Amino acid sequence: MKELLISSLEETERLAQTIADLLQPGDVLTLEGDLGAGKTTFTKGLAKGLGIQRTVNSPTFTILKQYEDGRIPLNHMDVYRLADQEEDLGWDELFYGESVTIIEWAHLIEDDLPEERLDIRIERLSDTERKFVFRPFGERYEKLCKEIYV
Ligand SMILES: Nc1ncnc2c1ncn2[C@@H]1O[C@H](COP(=O)(O)OP(=O)(O)OP(=O)(O)O)[C@@H](O)[C@H]1O
Repeated sequence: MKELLISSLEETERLAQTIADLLQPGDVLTLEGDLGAGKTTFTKGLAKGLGIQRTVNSPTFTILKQYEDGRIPLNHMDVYRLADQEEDLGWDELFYGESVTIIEWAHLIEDDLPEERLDIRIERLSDTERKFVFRPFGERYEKLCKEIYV
């Protein structure tokens, strides 16, 4: 596990861009945090770091948004409503593609997540301060985690 203290919005954006530089096709990140913690802000920074020009919004009403105009395509998932679905929608195949996948509310589908992934939790400490907690699963993500800095 790794923790980073962030003191401004700009620092969150910079952190996200640093992580984007480390990503490879097929990588999976999960993102947890209360309302207003900065999940969307972080994802926008990640997208920018991947070279995505399109505007990234929260996918709450669509479950999945795909952005294909960057260095690596990005799947942005919000599984909040997917957790209620009984049938298998085949969405887990996405993880093995050529994209980076970032999943919000991932704990709701914990059993279906890939074993190897990086879990990221954002905690709001004050108006501008955040704590980022990184939990890597698997060798690839342990290595990646060590290279993350602000
Ligand atoms: N260090 C920081 N990191 C991230 N956001 C920050 C920071 N400091 C201030 N903010 C502000 O906090 C808010 C975070 O909102 P954001 O929409 O990214 O959160 P969220 O976790 O996606 O919330 P929701 O679940 O409601 O979509 C923004 O208004 C942003 O400007």
